[in-house]
Formats: sequence, C-alpha cells, structure tokens
Amino acid sequence: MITVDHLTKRYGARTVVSDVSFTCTPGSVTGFLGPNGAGKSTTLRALVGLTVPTSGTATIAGRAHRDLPNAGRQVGVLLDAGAQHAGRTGRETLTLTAMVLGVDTERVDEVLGQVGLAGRPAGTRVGSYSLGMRQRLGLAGALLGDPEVLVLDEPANGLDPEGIWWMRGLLRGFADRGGTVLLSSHQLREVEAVADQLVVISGGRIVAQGSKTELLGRRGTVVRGPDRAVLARALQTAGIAVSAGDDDALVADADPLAVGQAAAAAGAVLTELGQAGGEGLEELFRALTASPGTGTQQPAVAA
Ligand SMILES: Nc1ncnc2c1ncn2[C@@H]1O[C@H](COP(=O)(O)OP(=O)(O)OP(=O)(O)O)[C@@H](O)[C@H]1O
Repeated sequence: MITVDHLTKRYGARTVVSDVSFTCTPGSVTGFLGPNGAGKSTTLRALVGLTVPTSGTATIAGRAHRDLPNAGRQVGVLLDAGAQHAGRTGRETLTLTAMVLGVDTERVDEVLGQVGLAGRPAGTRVGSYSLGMRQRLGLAGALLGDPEVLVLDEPANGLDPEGIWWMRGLLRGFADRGGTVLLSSHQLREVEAVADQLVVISGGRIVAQGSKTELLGRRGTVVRGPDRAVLARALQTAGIAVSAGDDDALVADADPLAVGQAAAAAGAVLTELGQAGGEGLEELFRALTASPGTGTQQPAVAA
C-alpha cells in the first residue's frame, strides 16, 4: 500500500508539488501521468526517500521509506535506468545489488531470465546496452528483493513495442499476485492498457484521479440518427442534456441504455449508439493538462 498524504515540495519560493494526496492499493497498477515538469518525479523521489517533503507524507506500508526495516526487499524502485554503472555487466550489477539487499545471489539469474537478459546480455557491459536493455536491467534490480511494491519512473522509456508489451504483462502479473505498482509515464496508451487507477498531475497539483473506468467512462454517449434535430429534441424532452459531437453526432450526458430508451420512447430512429470517450486517455490527458503550471483545474473525480 502506498499513501501520499498532502505532500508538498517547495524549492525556494517555487512550489513544485502542491498538496498531493493519493493511495495505491495491493493488486492494482496506478498510472501517474502528467506533462513535463508536472511534479511526477519529485513525488516518486519523496516516496522513496530521495527528496525530503516540505510538508505532508509519502509512505509505503504505513512507513516512510527510511523507516522500512529492509526497504529494498519491500519496495522495488526504478527511477533512472540510465544511471547504472557502464563498466559493470548486467550480472555484476545485479549481484552487487543482491549482496546489498541480502538476497541469495541465485536470484540474480532468475530475474535476468524474467526480464529477458539471460545469456549473452547478462555478461555484457552495461555501457553497451541499449536504453531498452537498461530499463530491463533496472526492472530486474527492482524485482530482485521480491518486493510487494514497485515504484517505477517511466519504465517503458526506450522499450520497443515488443518490450512494452512484455512489460505490460510483467506489471499486470505482479499486481494480479497482490503487488502494488505505481508507475509514471508519458506513454499514455501503455498506461491505459495496464493501469487500473490513474492519477493525473499538472503544475504540481492533482487534476484528476480515480479508476480508469471512472475517468474514461464518464464521458457520455455518442448518438446519431437520420434527423439530428428530432433526436436532440427527444433526448432533451427526456431530461438528457446533449451537445454537438463530431460530424453530425450528438453527445448525450447519460449512459447508452438511457439514451436508447429516450429515443425509442419518442420514436426517434438511431443509426449509432455508443459510449463516448473512445479517444481514451490521450484526449482526457490533453483536456486536463491544457494549461500546465496554472494549477487551476478542478479534479474530474474526487479522491
Ligand atoms: N532539485 C531541484 N531544485 C529545483 N527545482 C527542481 C528540483 N527538482 C525538480 N525541480 C523542478 O520541479 C518541477 C517538477 O519536476 P519533476 O521532475 O518532478 O517533474 P516531472 O513531472 O517528473 O517531469 P518530467 O516528465 O519532465 O520528468 C520542475 O519544474 C523541475 O524543474
């Protein structure tokens, strides 16, 4: 369980994280989204004890990172895959981490296999790894202590489509076995594919949070008919607000069942009826973070 509670971080006069609160529960993947400079890394760094909050707390299993008895075995962290020692091989890197964590070094080959770096890549110096391979190695390091919690900053960065697909399965499996995953990402489609919960931050403030279904599903119904005016009147008569959608479509502020029933009751013919929001996370993200830095947007879904 991750709990971020009224976290604020100021650098001089500048507030870069402002009163941020959210939780990540076991068995779920939480996608932490926001434009450049929104405060994602600062929040994650506060969570893993690398940044001291100005006020508020960020805890894992109820404790600050520094107070965890063996932090490396409770939380796996991947913040900057590029920061690994270039002169060591992948296996050496993980063996050192295993020794620091007090983990059996046999586990090294296990995680190398898990992240697809077994065999030749394991014996190759990290300096000649691609960014995608470094991400895999960083993830192996995070998994080494068999933690219950993963905190990952942009883990899909540099991965090719196959790698992204692989990571999605790995994180999903980790959460399905009861783990807690918090990952920041710019790759909205990937987040949409893997996350159960979303937290969107902009200008240091949370602008939306909730389940993916809540955030992406509360967008009304797209409806079309041969006579748009007749259809709009039928819905409005039933008390359903409508607005103009793409082309000749209407977007009705009700679920498809209610819209279909209202149209049927008025004898209005439909040629299309479906959940709005097919554009998904990308559109939501753009709408919510349209003016980064202002911090004036209201939460779309209450915490
Ligand atoms: N040590 C620091 N001193 C001063 N300002 C900082 C420091 N660390 C971060 N900041 C500022 O805090 C703001 C938030 O940065 P942060 O790295 O948390 O954003 P981010 O959402 O992770 O962005 P990105 O997606 O670009 O990595 C930025 O404006 C950054 O310049």
